[in-house]
Amino acid sequence: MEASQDLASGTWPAAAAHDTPVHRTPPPDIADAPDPDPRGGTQADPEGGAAPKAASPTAVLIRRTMAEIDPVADKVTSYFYALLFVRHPDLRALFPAAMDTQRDRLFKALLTAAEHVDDADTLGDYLSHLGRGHRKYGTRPEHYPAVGECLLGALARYAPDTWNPDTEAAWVQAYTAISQIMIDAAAVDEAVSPAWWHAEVVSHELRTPDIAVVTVRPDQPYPFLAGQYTTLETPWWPRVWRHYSFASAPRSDGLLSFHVKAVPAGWVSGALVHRARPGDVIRLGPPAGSMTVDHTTDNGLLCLGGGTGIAPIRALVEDVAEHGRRRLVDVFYGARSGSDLYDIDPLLTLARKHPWLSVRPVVATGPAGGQVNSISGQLPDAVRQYGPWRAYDAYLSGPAAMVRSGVDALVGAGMPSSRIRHDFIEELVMAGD
Ligand SMILES: NC(=O)C1=CN([C@@H]2O[C@H](COP(=O)(O)OP(=O)(O)OC[C@H]3O[C@@H](n4cnc5c(N)ncnc54)[C@H](O)[C@@H]3O)[C@@H](O)[C@H]2O)C=CC1
Repeated sequence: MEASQDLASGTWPAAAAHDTPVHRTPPPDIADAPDPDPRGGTQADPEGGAAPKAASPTAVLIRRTMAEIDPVADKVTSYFYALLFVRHPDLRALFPAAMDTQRDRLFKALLTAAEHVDDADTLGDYLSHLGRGHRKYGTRPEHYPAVGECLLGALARYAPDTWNPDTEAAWVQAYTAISQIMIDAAAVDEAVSPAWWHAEVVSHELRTPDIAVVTVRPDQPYPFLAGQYTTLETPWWPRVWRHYSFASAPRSDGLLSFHVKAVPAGWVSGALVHRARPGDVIRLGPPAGSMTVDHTTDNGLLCLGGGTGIAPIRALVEDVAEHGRRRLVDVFYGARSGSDLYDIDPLLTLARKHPWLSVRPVVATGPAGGQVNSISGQLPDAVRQYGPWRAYDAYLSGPAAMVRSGVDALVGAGMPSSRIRHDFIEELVMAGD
């Protein structure tokens, strides 16, 4: 079991703090799983309020433990990993050398899953995805009992007031169910898909001093959809996986491209931008995400891409072009300055070729570098000035704060939240480092 970006999806409750219900593409590891948290649900209750289902006795006991450990969450996490690595030193090798901010993700995810023990359907989707995603870390069925034992050990120590045989039984029941779903899903997936792909860097193009377009060739076919993303591990930071969106629709030559910005103290992004060269081999996890084009409708696509968030937007535009349907696509490409519009030329070339496509650079400060059609200011404000967007679906990609304010602007402008798509906010906060 890995302190993984997969179980990182234990950010459920935090993500739910975004109180505008939208079509949120979950992070890799909960892709396609509905939001289990009633506070953040994507499904509005049309009747305006069926009574909530009473929690099961197991769930009640679990929530009591959770309430007790909440004020000492950091200590519980540290103790859990200390127990795990002392009792099962062989598992240490499945985790990154430096656990950094990923450290508490596994633990959080387990707690979050347990908290939703009553919501079998949602939990099933979520955990199946986690189980599949864990294959790339080398997780084996025999690792699960070790993790469960340390989970209970940490809880027993830090929740002394609520810990008793009934509480322990509740946690055992929840953890057994959780781990079984993950193990089963991994086993089913093993028959049909690799745990990871090796991919050789075939080109590395520095577009600005800190942004590179990295193109790789997977060692075997890599099926994915435009708008999706993957997890990626470099040879320089073993077992440290980061999320990157595919920057093009699937190509006939099978190559995959990523736009990478080296962020301060970003291990993986720094290595990909400043160190990676053709011939280097990285690893890719499976594709994930549902920020994909719905080809069953003729709705236009309103696309907001900020910074390297333009990458999946490029992929969506290519996807629409390949499908040959004349749907309107309006791209607003946000950057802090004109010189940050590193991908504007290919987009403008596409716009010249396709009359259904409009591309507008939106530059926050300074001149737009001679770009025609450019707008000054922030993306959300720019989008408010145009429209109406009644016959459009919206796709947002970029910094978490931009996605948040973009969603607010669109909802404020009357776009139904069910037609707004973006990746998972909490994951965006973590992404790209
Ligand atoms: N699927 C996705 O959603 C993807 C997200 N990303 C994320 O996008 C980000 C890109 O970073 P950079 O290139 O450094 O972008 P950046 O920081 O240069 O900003 C890009 C655009 O977002 C706008 N922006 C930033 N903060 C804003 C706010 N609070 N409100 C409104 N607009 C705001 C900027 O004005 C600019 O137009 C990274 O965090 C990366 O993880 C990248 C690729 C895909």
